[in-house]
Amino acid sequence: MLRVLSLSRTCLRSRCQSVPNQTYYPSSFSVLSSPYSTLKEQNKGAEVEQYTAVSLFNRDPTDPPRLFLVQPRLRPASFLQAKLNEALCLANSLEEQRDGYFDTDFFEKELPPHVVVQNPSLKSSKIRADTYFGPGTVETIKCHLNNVESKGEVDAVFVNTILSGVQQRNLERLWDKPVLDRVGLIIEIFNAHAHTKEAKLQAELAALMYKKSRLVRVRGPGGRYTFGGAGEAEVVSARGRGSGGRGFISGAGETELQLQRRRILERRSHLLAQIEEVRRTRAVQRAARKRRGGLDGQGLATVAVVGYTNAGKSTLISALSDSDLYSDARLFATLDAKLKSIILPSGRKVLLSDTVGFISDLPVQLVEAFHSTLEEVVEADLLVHVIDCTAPNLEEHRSTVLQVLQQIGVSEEKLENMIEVWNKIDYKEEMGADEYMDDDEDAEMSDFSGAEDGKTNNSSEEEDCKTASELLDGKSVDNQVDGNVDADDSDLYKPSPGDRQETMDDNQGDISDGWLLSGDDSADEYWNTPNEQQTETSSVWSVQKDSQTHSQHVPHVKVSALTGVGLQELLEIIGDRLKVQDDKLKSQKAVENNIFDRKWRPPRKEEEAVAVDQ
Ligand SMILES: Nc1nc2c(ncn2[C@@H]2O[C@H](COP(=O)(O)OP(=O)(O)OP(=O)(O)O)[C@@H](O)[C@H]2O)c(=O)[nH]1
Ligand SMILES: [Mg+2]
Repeated sequence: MLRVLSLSRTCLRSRCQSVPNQTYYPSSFSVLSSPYSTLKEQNKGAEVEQYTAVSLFNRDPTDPPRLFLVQPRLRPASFLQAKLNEALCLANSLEEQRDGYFDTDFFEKELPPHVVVQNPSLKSSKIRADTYFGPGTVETIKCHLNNVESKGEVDAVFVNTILSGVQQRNLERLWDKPVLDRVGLIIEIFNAHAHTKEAKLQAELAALMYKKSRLVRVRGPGGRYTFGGAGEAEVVSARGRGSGGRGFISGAGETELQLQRRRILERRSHLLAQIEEVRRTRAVQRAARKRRGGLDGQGLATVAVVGYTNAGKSTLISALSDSDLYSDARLFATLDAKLKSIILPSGRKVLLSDTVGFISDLPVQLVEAFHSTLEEVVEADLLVHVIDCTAPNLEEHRSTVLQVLQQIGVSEEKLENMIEVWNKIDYKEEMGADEYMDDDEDAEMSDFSGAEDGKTNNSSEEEDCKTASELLDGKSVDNQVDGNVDADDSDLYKPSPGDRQETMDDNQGDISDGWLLSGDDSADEYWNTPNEQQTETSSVWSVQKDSQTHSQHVPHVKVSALTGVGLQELLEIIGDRLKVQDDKLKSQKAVENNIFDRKWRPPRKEEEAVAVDQ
């Protein structure tokens, strides 16, 4: 049984409103600022360090890669639609600027070819440790892939879920294409969009840690152990284990896995040292800002604007501060913290801080890589949470942001005091909410949800492919042939109970220097474990269910960053909140002064007499 899930461009546009007038391209960026550049940059006469290539697959940085998107099915259909739109936006966001400009207008770009398939994580026992999807689904995807390939080249396959290293490797072998999972693609986008030194350092660190977690030793076609992205044969370097660099004399040598692991760890230490320097500079700058007084003698407060990626944070700050921050419909347009000053209606001067946006289903380690940028958020006096009210999965966006804020260490008090702003109300008024969801489609998907994996489909694989090829142009195909095809997967690594994957983090004197929240070993579990994903999916699903019934949260203010509606009200709320906070601080200080500054004095004569009488 084949079904077509239509994906309207209007629907996609609703998620990523583009307004060319608002787009600002800084003229100082050049191709040389690409993280893939091998040339040295000159900065104020001093030579700055070149950044090594961190692309996770071999791609041409000057040409946006063509990705084939595989979207695991989710329920209800409106949620699937929202996730599919996001995935398409992600796939189209992977592009580097040339001479400070993106070559293509985001909405002029063709939608990437995509296919919606059975999601094994919806059925607890169905996730395959070797290929994530069942053999039938893998074959069907291959079939669609071949079909698209015959029309024009596909550079890589993007599977919109979190895959383990083994799953990724096996799928790459079966599809004969590089495979990117959700985390991998987001890291690629970070690297493609990073311009400043800080952003580049953090993006490279994220890529490095991701690569480290992907270095999995698996059994190759000839029964030999292979490893690494290309699956090279195992080699031994001259450096002996624990030999202190004395080569063959005292050690058994270093396997390729250990060698790569050591190189990654060395590079990581180097990056961390540089990031630490950036953090220190930021801390000094923050302290200086705090000392500098505002117009009325109060400290210069910082208000951090946070939110899901593409919510309109940069556009809002630009509108409030009458400036031109870079904004774009591509996801993760902003990767650095930027400050803009504004004058509140009370006459008080405050700083607004723009920062990297958040996204759902991301491992905490990726957020951690951006810690130096996110410190601005943790240290801010007040938070403004911008929510794109046109997003059909608004509640998921909201809870994702809250989760990340908690993860990076924002205090409960600040979270309670946070101002919630619903942005893009102009769009909502213009289009109406039901444009985003197709009720018929929803019902159709619900009907389908009862289907058992591999039991519903009697059509042959060839038929599926033929029909799919007719439907694939700008549409996606949902198929359920899982289990019908006996794919030849005999050469795949099959984990057995006693056969543990050897990863880069296998404990061989690992160095944990606090980059990860809970040690390196847990990073792999977090990034790789299918069960983890399942829990995540179900929690997202329960959030989604909540949002289906009604939205429980009422915003403090509704605005349109584009038309300016609600901005004055927002400024007043910011002023009020800061004043309440200042008053609270003042009274706290007064109490403290009262306690600590009271000098000891000897009791008066009368008091002594009373005490003696008693
Ligand atoms: N219709 C409408 N579109 C908006 C509004 N605010 C922002 N946009 C559009 O939404 C898209 C994303 O805006 P940005 O300001 O880059 O969003 P962001 O939250 O900074 O995104 P990242 O930096 O990628 O996390 C742009 O195409 C904006 O033009 C609004 O109030 N109404
Ligand atoms: Mg931005």
